[in-house]
Amino acid sequence: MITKIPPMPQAPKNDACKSEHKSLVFDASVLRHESDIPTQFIWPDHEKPLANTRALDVPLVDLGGFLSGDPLAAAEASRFVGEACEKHGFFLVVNHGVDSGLVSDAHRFMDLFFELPLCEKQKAQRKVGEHCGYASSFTGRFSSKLPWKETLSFRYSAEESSCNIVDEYFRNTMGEGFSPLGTVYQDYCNAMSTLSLGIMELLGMSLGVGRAHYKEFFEENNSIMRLNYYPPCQKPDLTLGTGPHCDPTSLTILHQDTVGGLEVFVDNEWRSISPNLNAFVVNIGDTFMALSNGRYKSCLHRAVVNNKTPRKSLAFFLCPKKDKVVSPPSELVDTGNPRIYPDFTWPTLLEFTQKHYRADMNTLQAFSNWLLQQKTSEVVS
Ligand SMILES: C=C1C[C@]23C[C@H]1CC[C@H]2[C@]1(C)CCC[C@@](C)(C(=O)O)[C@H]1[C@@H]3C(=O)O
Ligand SMILES: O=C(O)CCC(=O)C(=O)O
Ligand SMILES: [Fe+2]
Repeated sequence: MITKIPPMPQAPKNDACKSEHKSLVFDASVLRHESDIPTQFIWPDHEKPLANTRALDVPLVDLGGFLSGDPLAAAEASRFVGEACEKHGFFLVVNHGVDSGLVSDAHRFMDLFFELPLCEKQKAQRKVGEHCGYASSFTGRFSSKLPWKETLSFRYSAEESSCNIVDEYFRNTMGEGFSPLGTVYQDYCNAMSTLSLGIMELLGMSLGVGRAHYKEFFEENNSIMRLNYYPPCQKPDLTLGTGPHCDPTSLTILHQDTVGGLEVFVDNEWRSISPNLNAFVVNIGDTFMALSNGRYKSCLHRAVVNNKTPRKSLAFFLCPKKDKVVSPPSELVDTGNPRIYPDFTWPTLLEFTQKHYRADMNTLQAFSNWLLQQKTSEVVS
């Protein structure tokens, strides 16, 4: 694997940086019936899913009043968001203004895409070191603890000059016949970007830095949309759909179907997030943790699978424009609260997760250490 960044002074703690692995092809239509699970998909005992995980009572933040311009409702919503982010970094939003028909179309087209024959899906095959495209369990990328899932990830840009980027992705990658999917996911991502900017206003208010600060920072976001498809697994107690991690991105807006499987790690215990089709699950990512100087925590979470039915989730990962420097506002840095993370840009962290380090619960610390070592080795060389 060719890396543009000089080799890391020390080998990363996980298997992401090894050259891409030549290994089995994960065909969900076959493996979903397999009771003899390949060892690459079996997780260590301390990470295996647990039976009857308790549901977490997650605050439901009603955005209706805020979105209609009611200042009192805005203040109340920002308080709820702030409390959730101080506690575990997860909250649910309802009356969010996203059309329910658009959400159900987005789910319906996920079924259409992931039920295609593997050779069709592979027209969008993710390339080595790239974050976009179709990937199945990341065979070829990791050598162990493979996730029991297929994903399709693509770029979204809120910049005026890229207003058809999603539309064009589907047509150029899958052919003109897929333009209905391009239209739906373009509209879906536009709605996610608008919702994200509203949530950024609430986060700015709750941190006392003003409703405009983070909203303006993400105005022209260059984000990632990911479709997660979790086939049934005959041994769901041995595997994980998505392993334990914090999202390296800034904010995640996730819509899960009615199957259930999202779990968050709160008060030293895995807790399930019950499905709610009228709600989006929102969580802080590593990049926003850095933007808040550690005031709000990026939350550890994972996804479990089941032996009966496929599970789907739509994950919109808000990311700043490539030249934006990730640095907390001065209001959040003082003698009592010194800087925790170095300045960085999102493309550098993204490349770190795609070429050097498999995102887990320590990504931002590993990245910070690596950045500081890079700077040291540049000074020395
Ligand atoms: C920037 C990203 C990397 C991942 C997709 C987005 C945000 C979440 C990251 C991920 C889901 C965290 C768990 C590990 C991972 C490899 C996965 O299971 O998909 C991560 C994604 C990725 O690197 O492709
Ligand atoms: O599918 C889910 O519920 C969670 C997926 C997730 O955490 C991710 O894609 O980052
Ligand atoms: Fe995640």
